[in-house]
Amino acid sequence: MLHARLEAVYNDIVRRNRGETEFHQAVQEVLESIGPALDKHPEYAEHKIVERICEPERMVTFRVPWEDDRGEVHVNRGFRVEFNSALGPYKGGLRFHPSVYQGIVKFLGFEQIFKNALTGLPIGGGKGGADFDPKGRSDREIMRFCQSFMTELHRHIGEHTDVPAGDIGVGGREIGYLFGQYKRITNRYETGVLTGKHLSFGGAEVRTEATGYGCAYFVREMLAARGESFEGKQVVVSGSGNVATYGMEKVHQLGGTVVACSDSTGYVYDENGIDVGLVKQIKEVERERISAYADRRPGSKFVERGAVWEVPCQVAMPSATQNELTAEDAATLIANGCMAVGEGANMPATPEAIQVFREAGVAFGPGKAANAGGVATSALEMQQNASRETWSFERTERRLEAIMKDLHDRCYATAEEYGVPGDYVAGANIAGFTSVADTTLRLGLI
Ligand SMILES: NC(=O)C1=CN([C@@H]2O[C@H](COP(=O)(O)OP(=O)(O)OC[C@H]3O[C@@H](n4cnc5c(N)ncnc54)[C@H](OP(=O)(O)O)[C@@H]3O)[C@@H](O)[C@H]2O)C=CC1
Ligand SMILES: O=C(O)CCC(=O)C(=O)O
Repeated sequence: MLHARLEAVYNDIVRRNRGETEFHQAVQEVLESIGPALDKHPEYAEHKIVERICEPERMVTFRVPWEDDRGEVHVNRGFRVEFNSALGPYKGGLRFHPSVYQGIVKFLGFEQIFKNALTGLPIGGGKGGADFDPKGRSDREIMRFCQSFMTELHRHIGEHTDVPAGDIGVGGREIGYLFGQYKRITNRYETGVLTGKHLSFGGAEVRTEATGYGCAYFVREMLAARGESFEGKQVVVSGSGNVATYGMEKVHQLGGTVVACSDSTGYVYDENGIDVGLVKQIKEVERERISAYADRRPGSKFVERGAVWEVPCQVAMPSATQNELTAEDAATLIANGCMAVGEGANMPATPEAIQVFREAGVAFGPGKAANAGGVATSALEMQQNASRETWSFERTERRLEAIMKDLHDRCYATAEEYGVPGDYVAGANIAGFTSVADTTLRLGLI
């Protein structure tokens, strides 16, 4: 239910951003939570803070022409949404996936504003990408695409302006090619312009692991708030990319057992616990389908096109993509004994699924809180680049762990303060929103 004042604001956003359904969904989720904050702070309405936060500061859309290995020319569309810089330079990843369009980039950029605010670090919100499908493309084709993409993007980014990183389809390899082209055309060895870099050119320890590790830490805190732990729990993770892989690794270190993970073709079930080393070999090194896991691991099986949520578990960590977990999936998880869900991905549970979890009293950590460890560690990478320091793996991981605990406690305390104890969605939305709103007020009419 939307606060009366916010209903008009939301309807206007839908009217002015036609067809951008994912963006509408992300806005609605935040607006549904922040009514009590508007009641408490009439100055937000007076200064039209919600209207200002929901309108991107700037958006660029651009042509990305590139040539494949046979010499055929292709044209893709690139995007960067610079959504909000109240708290710091725009910060957020780049997604290369055929589904990318303005509505997806805007939903991701919008989420990023509040997520970044929750980290307590000085970063604003942005996001970008292209409707390019990297699947099946050679290394040379990926390089040419990244070079063409950066040939336009470089005009808009900089360590004090806008700092992209990876997301779906953009990992260490792509960040390397993007940084190489940035350096070449600007003649600046400006390491702080991108994060997720290799250690050899300004990268930070733990950034690769950070989103998945952070999500596992967040779930550990939610479980601890209920007197529970990962010890002896069966866990199901969707996806088998960056977030899923390192989420699984940390769950195992914390005493849980991940019994299933997936990719866009189906899921693998392994009752002995997913062998994360094998997943890394198949997905990171060989860039193969997850079905290869079942071919190589005795006792496991591959379920083609199956939904990983049908596997019984006590903890679920959706870590693939938006709207991948429906109300029906939520009901199945609950019937099988699921007590906690941590969103490794951005907006993976539909609004209806979240409602089912809420009604059943499942501990539900929304993506903007549970997966904030990645961008938080990116901010630590920026800090190291600025001071020309390199921190050890242990030191960086300790910082990440402390950030995730603080973030959990802040969402928890905010939910209590606003009369909705245990509601991490409300806690995250209100805490993130009020940080940005208060700073916006201090900065005047911007
Ligand atoms: N990387 C990061 O630091 C952060 C990422 N996130 C979010 O986490 C999620 C995963 O990102 P990341 O791990 O980096 O991406 P990757 O590209 O490394 O992995 C994505 C995984 O999700 C699967 N997937 C992607 N799209 C779909 C789809 N439409 N249907 C089913 N499966 C799909 C992929 O399967 P397949 O290989 O078959 O395509 C793959 O297993 C995204 O929502 C991203 O926005 C959030 C915070 C930070
Ligand atoms: O590290 C970053 O800047 C990007 C992280 C990201 O894209 C996300 O949090 O969704």
